[in-house]
Amino acid sequence: MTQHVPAALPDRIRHYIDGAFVDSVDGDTFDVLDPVSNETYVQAAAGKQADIDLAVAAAKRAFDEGPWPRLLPRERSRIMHRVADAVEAQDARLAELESFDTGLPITQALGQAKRAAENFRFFADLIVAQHDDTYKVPGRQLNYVNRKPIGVAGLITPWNTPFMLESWKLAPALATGNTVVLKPAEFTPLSASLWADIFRDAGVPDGVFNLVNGLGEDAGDALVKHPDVPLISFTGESSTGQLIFANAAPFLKGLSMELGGKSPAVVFADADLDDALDATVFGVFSLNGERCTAGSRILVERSVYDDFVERYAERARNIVVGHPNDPATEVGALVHPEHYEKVMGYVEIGKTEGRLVAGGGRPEGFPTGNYVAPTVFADVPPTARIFQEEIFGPVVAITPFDSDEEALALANDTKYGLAAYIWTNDLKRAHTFSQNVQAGMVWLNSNNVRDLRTPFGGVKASGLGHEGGYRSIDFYTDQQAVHITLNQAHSPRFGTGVPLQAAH
Ligand SMILES: NC(=O)c1ccc[n+]([C@@H]2O[C@H](COP(=O)([O-])OP(=O)(O)OC[C@H]3O[C@@H](n4cnc5c(N)ncnc54)[C@H](O)[C@@H]3O)[C@@H](O)[C@H]2O)c1
Ligand SMILES: O=C/C=C/C=C(/O)C(=O)O
Repeated sequence: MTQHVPAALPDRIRHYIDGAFVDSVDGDTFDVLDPVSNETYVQAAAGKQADIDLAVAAAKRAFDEGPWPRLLPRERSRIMHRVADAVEAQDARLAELESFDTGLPITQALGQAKRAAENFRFFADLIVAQHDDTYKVPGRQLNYVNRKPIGVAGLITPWNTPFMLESWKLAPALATGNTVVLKPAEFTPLSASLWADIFRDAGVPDGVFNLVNGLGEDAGDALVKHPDVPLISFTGESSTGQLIFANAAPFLKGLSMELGGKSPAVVFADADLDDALDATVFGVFSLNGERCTAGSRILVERSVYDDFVERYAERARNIVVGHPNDPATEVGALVHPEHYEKVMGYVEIGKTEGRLVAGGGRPEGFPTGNYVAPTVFADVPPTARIFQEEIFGPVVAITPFDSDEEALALANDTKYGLAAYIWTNDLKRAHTFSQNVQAGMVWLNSNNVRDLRTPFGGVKASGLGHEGGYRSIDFYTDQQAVHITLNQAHSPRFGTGVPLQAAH
């Protein structure tokens, strides 16, 4: 298959430290592959401890001495809006680079680029609307919250929708006045460098945004263990999250973790089945199935089960697999051969655990590249690995249930708890299920539609803490309590002989 290569690929991907693109201190690089040819298309600087040290020092200087944390919120807001404008203005180019680097279908990559712009716009508006609490004790005391940026935020991001997920952290971290060191995923470093020009042109001072590329165990690890980085916001696998948690423990760092998922989509017989079908097909096959909130376990009430499975399999067989750059493509190429092997491994395991009704290997006509046919397994028992483990590809497990209780038990029967999708027209059942399902986010009769004001995060192995809206502002700021006494008459007077009355 002929490969579409975007114009103006860089000759090398570098770090961006203190306002300049630089190579690694030791000159080391790593290969970056494109997912269609699986050939190395560029070398990226492989950051290590020394590069992280330089980036953190620049970020710390910009925080301690620079204007950024001291700007008025509306001044930072104006700059953040310019960032959003710049992302929007080049969203087609961004989508092209992102699709080339990740294998995501170009139309979906474009949607993600637009989301990145929206994240900046949202936090630009939120910081000017931000107000903090005041607590009055009339005549005696006034207490207020003094919200302050924290310092250098370490941002560690995954490869599935890189630019958008970077924006998710960069926007609130910067809008609140912190400085940052971003460590993007090593599979997909291409788009992260674009932030450097975007921020500079928008008026973000040097040293506020720093980028260090490299492997997780080198650059990522050094960032997590750096004493001058009080905050780590991480999105990635649950097992990596556990390691980061342990490595950050001696420093008592602030941690926010968006981790893996195996989210259930529960379809009751009374649901609008056409809508449920649309949403559950999109829910696992969009973004190539490489989506943290994918509804990758579909639980279907027995009375509509056979019909649903048949229609679902038919839809999956009709999904257009194609070159990521083709606007008709619905599922592109998986990000990397290692990930392709992992997903194909699960497809083989699935054949021993469930009934294959669609896909099951390479799609016809794609002899090379990381292509996996949209794959559907029915009759999957909850003990199956493909029911329990995150596959992060275009593979879904469908399981029947007979009662609300059984549906709930199945929904909760994994270590994860990121999202849940529920399809029913029975209000009482919908809300009772929502109360009891172990998931950070529930969508009722709804696709995965985000409202940026709502909390985003998982329970159990799917995460720690929440970001989104004011929760992001809380994570990226310290809330200092300031107490002012207005009337000293009520203060204790030690050593004066005046008897104390129940002093604190
Ligand atoms: N909950 C969410 O919001 C969300 C969103 C997107 C992706 N994800 C999850 O991310 C995973 C896929 O991404 P991935 O494979 O890139 O995850 P990953 O955990 O392998 O890597 C994520 C990032 O962590 C870095 N890293 C790896 N080891 C590290 C270490 N020891 N110290 C510091 N950093 C380290 C990597 O270099 C990368 O930048 C899936 O599990 C998916 O569900 C979750
Ligand atoms: O894949 C990770 C994160 C996705 C966040 C979303 O809002 C989404 O599900 O698209």
